[in-house]
Amino acid sequence: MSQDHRSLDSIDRVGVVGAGTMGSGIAQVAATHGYDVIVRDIEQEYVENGFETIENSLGRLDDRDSLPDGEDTETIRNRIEGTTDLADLADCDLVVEAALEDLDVKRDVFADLDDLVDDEAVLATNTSTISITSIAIATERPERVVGLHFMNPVPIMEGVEVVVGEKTTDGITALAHEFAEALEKTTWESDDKPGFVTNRILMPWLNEGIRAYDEGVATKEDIDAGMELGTNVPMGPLTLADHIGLDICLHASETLHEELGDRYQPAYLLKRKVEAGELGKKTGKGFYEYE
Ligand SMILES: NC(=O)c1ccc[n+]([C@@H]2O[C@H](COP(=O)([O-])OP(=O)(O)OC[C@H]3O[C@@H](n4cnc5c(N)ncnc54)[C@H](O)[C@@H]3O)[C@@H](O)[C@H]2O)c1
Repeated sequence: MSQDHRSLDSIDRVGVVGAGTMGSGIAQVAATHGYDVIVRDIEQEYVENGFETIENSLGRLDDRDSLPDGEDTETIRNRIEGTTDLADLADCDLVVEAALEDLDVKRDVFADLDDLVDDEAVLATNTSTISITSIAIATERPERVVGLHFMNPVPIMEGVEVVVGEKTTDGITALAHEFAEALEKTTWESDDKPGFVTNRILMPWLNEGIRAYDEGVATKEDIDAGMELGTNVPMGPLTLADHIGLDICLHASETLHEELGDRYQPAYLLKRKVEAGELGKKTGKGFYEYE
């Protein structure tokens, strides 16, 4: 076994940084598969919101008999601790960072984690669009930093994109796949290029759907129907953008635009909607209205 390869068996305790949409989902799925998990957010209120999300999600899965055999909501919930102190993650074997999509925030988190955790520990980021290498250079172990890009909602979506930074070793990449598979996810791998596989292709598709609507090609319902019925995707671009959050779509598009040029320019209407505070499902209004 190469020196960089910490085996899956040596991962018992998983740290998650950020208890928002993604962090709470990652914590839940890791705990569901037997890991001891500690989740850190910056305010106790955010930690508590994360637990509320986890409890609601576990309750829904239990109602549908979708928890693994022999597991119950309370046992899973009790595997997860919350904290506002990053130092409490010191004894984690693997940490997944799911804080804000901001390079400076992520670099600070990684530099702090690098000081705290064991030299052998693996540091993963759930970033959607930021370079793994740019984050990894904030540490003295860039070879042990990898992208573990879970999809939203984490407990439901099967896929995880493993993103390989410039310095990530083969052993750590293999371990990232194994860890995701231990959570019953299916992985694919991307090089550390802007947007990886998913957002590189998804963001222009969403923006084109928004532009087609803005230019009067069809009604929003017909644009969605055309893509759903015509190409067999489960959600058309306007519905999906509302689900993701229009602010998140805009932020991702702007990052890709900066890195990849004009073909990634965000749609005007996407910018206007975000300025107007119509961010999609989470605010009750985006392209569609929600109860
Ligand atoms: N939402 C999605 O659809 C989605 C999908 C894939 C990947 N991602 C990525 O996952 C990451 C998190 O996204 P999200 O949607 O969960 O965001 P979110 O806003 O729901 O949650 C982020 C959380 O991080 C916390 N936070 C901020 N700074 C922190 C710090 N220094 N330490 C600990 N916590 C901190 C915030 O308080 C917040 O609770 C981002 O990098 C995002 O690009 C999001």
